[in-house]
Amino acid sequence: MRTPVNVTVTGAAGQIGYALLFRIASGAMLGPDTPVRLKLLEIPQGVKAAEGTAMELDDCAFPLLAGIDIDDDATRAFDGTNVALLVGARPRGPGMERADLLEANGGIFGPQGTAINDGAADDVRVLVVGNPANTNALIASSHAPDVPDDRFTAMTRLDHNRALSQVAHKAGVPVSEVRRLTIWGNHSATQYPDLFHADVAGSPGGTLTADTAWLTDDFIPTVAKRGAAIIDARGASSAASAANAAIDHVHDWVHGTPAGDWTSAGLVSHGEYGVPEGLVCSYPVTSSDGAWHVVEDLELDAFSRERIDASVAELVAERDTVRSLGLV
Ligand SMILES: NC(=O)c1ccc[n+]([C@@H]2O[C@H](COP(=O)([O-])OP(=O)(O)OC[C@H]3O[C@@H](n4cnc5c(N)ncnc54)[C@H](O)[C@@H]3O)[C@@H](O)[C@H]2O)c1
Ligand SMILES: O=C(O)C[C@H](O)C(=O)O
Repeated sequence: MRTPVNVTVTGAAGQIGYALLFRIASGAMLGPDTPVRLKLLEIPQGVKAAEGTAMELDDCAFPLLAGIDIDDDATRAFDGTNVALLVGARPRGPGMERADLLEANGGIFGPQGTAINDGAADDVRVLVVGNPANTNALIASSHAPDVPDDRFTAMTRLDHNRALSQVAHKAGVPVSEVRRLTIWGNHSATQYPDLFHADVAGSPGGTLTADTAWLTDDFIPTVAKRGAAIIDARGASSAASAANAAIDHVHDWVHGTPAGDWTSAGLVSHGEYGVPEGLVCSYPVTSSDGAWHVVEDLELDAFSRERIDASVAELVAERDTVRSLGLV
């Protein structure tokens, strides 16, 4: 039996946690040959519910589940961790924008970044799911100076998957035939789902973009505002689809993306596509040898550039806000 991989999940007793933990333990994230030890972090009020979830995990008798630790202390929860899923945060309620959450959630991600810096394994990979995910990842990364910044990522895979489905519905093809979509920018309503470089069942995505009314009035806003639509419909933010996207993100980070395709992830910018360095921005990305790589040299027309710039401007504003609050 291989040495178990330590996977820390914060907010383990929450909605996403409940949809996520069983799939991690089943091998869906790291593969059928990789045992996992789950390290669950909750606030004190959430520990009892996390214990209940741990009882259920036990009751599944997952062959790959090597153990479960539950803690309300970040230092212990991130000690030796290889994969850290930072889910725990306050979810957005009806009528709230992510910007409202900056102050509420910013204070969580600094101390967690410090704990990762001080105690995580050398190969740690961090995925921030809790909103506002991009800026929370920026805060965590800025508190972890000893961890390479390419290990801190923010989740835009849910937006990517939403876009795949919308395009598949429009084109009447299976989602498996939609490739090379991109989510640019922030995981927020300003994000830009780009299908100009996509391949849709062998045809260029540009064929669909010719229907400009669909592109601007349907596709882009449907994807960008899907989180709010789910909240309106369910009365709670998306959970199973978010957990699924987190599984996809880490799976591809570890195992690689398929040849000829790419996905989307929020990475610390090193200036690619003119995005200011240090912002955590969603890009088209491939994964190989356990690392993300931004797909470079895509041509962007004025339509795309304007939308990317608007989302990046929001990231700049969020960064400036958390700077002014002393959170980075
Ligand atoms: N990036 C994305 O695509 C995406 C998608 C869906 C939801 N989200 C975000 O994910 C987050 C979690 O959503 P949810 O539906 O699971 O919320 P939830 O309220 O059901 O669960 C959050 C859990 O986090 C815990 N928590 C709070 N502060 C914590 C801390 N400091 N340490 C550890 N645990 C802590 C809470 O006790 C709670 O159990 C929210 O911020 C939500 O907006 C992001
Ligand atoms: O939109 C939200 O606040 C929840 C989440 O980020 C989502 O995209 O579903």
